[in-house]
Amino acid sequence: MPDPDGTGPWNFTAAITAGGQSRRFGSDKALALLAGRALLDHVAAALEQCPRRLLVAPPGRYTLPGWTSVADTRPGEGPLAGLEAALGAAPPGWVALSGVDLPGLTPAYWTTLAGARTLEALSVQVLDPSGRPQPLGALYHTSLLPRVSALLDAGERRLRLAAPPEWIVTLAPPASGDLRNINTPADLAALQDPAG
Ligand SMILES: Nc1nc2c(ncn2[C@@H]2O[C@H](COP(=O)(O)OP(=O)(O)OP(=O)(O)O)[C@@H](O)[C@H]2O)c(=O)[nH]1
Ligand SMILES: [Mg+2]
Repeated sequence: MPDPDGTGPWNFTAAITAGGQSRRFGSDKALALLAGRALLDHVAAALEQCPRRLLVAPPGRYTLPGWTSVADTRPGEGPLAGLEAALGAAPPGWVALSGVDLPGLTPAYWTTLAGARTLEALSVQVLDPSGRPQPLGALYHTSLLPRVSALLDAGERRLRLAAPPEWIVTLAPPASGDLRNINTPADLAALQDPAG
């Protein structure tokens, strides 16, 4: 199969937004261990095949070889601000936005989302069990940057407003990924429990 740009299905930029304070977790959850590996490493491994990889975090907080460090445009203002920094640092096109706390995402999860992109779409998001689109573990187009900046300027902080609903492609949870996110030590324990 010809592959002119050499990236196959991975023709999007990876971004991990990692500037949070882990208040509910009680210590830096990016560095918490699951199966002997930091959550941040699980998240990064699923996106390692992206040609460009961005880590939006306070300078020097983490070391992730092969990932470009990007400083927050508005430190401490939340994941919507992390998305603004990522969209601003990425080349024009699509960005896969993950949190540090989604260790169940896999390469196949991301290629499934990439395969659901349309020419008109501005975001691709997976529906949770209650039918709500999940804005982390989602794809965003860089053309959303002016909208995201305007929202932030207006005081908005909800990541789920980053894309206009009519331009979000939604899909059922792919079997290839577990979207459970870790906010507390109990959430992590539930993932470690083989029955969980
Ligand atoms: N770049 C950046 N990322 C952020 C910021 N705030 C939160 N995040 C990240 O967004 C993702 C989801 O956020 P949360 O689950 O609320 O994580 P958190 O804010 O560290 O945790 P809590 O303090 O318990 O809310 C995580 O990967 C966080 O690191 C921020 O101000 N800047
Ligand atoms: Mg938070």
